[in-house]
Amino acid sequence: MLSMNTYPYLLNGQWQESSSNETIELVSPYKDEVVGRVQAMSRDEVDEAIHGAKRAQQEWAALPVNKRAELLYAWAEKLEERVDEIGQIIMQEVGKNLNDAKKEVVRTAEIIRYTAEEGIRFNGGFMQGDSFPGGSKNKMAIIKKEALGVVLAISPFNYPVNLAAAKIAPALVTGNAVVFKPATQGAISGIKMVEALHDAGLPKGLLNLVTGRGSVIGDYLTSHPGIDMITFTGGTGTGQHLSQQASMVPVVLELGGKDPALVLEDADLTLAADQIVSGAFSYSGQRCTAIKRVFVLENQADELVDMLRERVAKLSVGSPEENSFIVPLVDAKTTDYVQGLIDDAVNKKATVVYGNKREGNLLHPTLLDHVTTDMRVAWEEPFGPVLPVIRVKSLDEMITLTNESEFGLQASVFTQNVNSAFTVADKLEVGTVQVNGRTERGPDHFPFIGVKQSGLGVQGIGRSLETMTRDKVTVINL
Ligand SMILES: NC(=O)C1=CN([C@@H]2O[C@H](COP(=O)(O)OP(=O)(O)OC[C@H]3O[C@@H](n4cnc5c(N)ncnc54)[C@H](OP(=O)(O)O)[C@@H]3O)[C@@H](O)[C@H]2O)C=CC1
Ligand SMILES: O=C(O)[C@H](O)COP(=O)(O)O
Repeated sequence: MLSMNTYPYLLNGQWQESSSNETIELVSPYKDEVVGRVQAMSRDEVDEAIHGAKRAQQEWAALPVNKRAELLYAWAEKLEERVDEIGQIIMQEVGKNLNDAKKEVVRTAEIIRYTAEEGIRFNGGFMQGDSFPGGSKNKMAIIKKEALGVVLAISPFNYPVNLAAAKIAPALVTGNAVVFKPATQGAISGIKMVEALHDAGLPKGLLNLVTGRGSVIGDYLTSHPGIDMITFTGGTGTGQHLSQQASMVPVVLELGGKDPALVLEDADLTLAADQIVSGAFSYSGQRCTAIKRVFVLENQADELVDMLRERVAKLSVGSPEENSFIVPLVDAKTTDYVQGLIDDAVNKKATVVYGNKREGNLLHPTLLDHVTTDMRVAWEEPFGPVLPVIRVKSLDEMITLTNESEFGLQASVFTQNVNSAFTVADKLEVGTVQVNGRTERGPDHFPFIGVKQSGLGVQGIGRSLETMTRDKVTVINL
């Protein structure tokens, strides 16, 4: 660490200051304090980060996979040793409550270890020619899995350690090198995570860390000819733009969502209310997988809304240092945006059942009833603690409204009838349907996928290993 909480970037094994002499100041979301500064890297430095990674990659890929896995095991151990320290940094930098911030670090170590284990067992295949008409047993294909080269990993602010490592670990174990660009608000947490990897014995250049505003260096990175694959998590607008910049390289995008909860007539309402409130309001709704709207039949709506209000009223509101459930949002711009969605709904005659109170970046949990489809909050992603309830006439209407969204990340279906669960799940245009549970990414070895404007490609430990490799086929003609 440099003086005055100014953090360096990592280039070819050395922690360095940028020759741009420019730094970016990061302000805490919940107190009027500078958390630290990160380097605004120049284009020349970005070039060197990519070239250095390219140089390191071949030697790394040539190592036995069990040796590559050793680095991941050591990294997981180093992270676990620093749970308290990194947890504190995540809390200060992105305002996640301390317990959840520490859990994020522990979960990250678990992901890294599981990825190492899967990586060791990850293999190609073998095919024999005679399965195809006219083919011969004497023609055989050996299919090996090869690394793609240099993977560009770009992560968002809300899981600054976990979502970054979920990209870096599969890339490394499969023999790729990585250029890692953390979200600027979240970069210090990312730097600390990379420090742990460096301490674990990261070979020089195998992962280079790039800091700087995405709006300044993002396009340069994503269109750089030295990048062989891009794995990105962030907003839909950024992801759409990125996919136009990148050319002829595989791109995996995990983007925004508008996950609905569909409460069917035979739902266990207590279970539904518990899961909906936890799903909608954890980390103040700053999760791509948060439940962002509820569909309920008119004849059950009063009962469900009462149950939701009772639970929302019990959520603790305040500082992440006190482990509050509802914490200040990441910045004023986001808070203004979420407040704008609430104001629009209220102006169009939605009922405020609870909340709609703001203190700086702290928005109290807000439950809106009688939300209608002409209101922005019925369709737009808030990334904040607001939950709209939309009263509908039929199950078909729930399905139609789900599918009319531009997003397709996840959906929750609450029902006690297994046949209804499967029938409805099959009709929903989303990556994952959770039956009788809140929408969420984990467990982290499950495939994680967004369709429509929610993403492209699949993550999840096993799937990421597939995505970050290509088949190399050697055919033997006996
Ligand atoms: N589906 C999923 O798995 C998840 C989706 N999200 C989505 O992410 C959003 C919130 O995260 P947030 O961090 O605000 O998202 P952003 O899209 O603002 O930023 C994500 C990352 O992209 C970078 N970036 C910005 N501009 C460019 C560019 N032109 N080229 C390349 N990279 C760029 C950012 O850098 P910088 O910070 O420097 O601007 C950051 O590292 C929400 O919409 C949420 O739904 C979040 C988590 C999970
Ligand atoms: O960034 C996000 O929002 C995460 O991918 C959600 O993860 P979670 O569902 O495990 O909170």
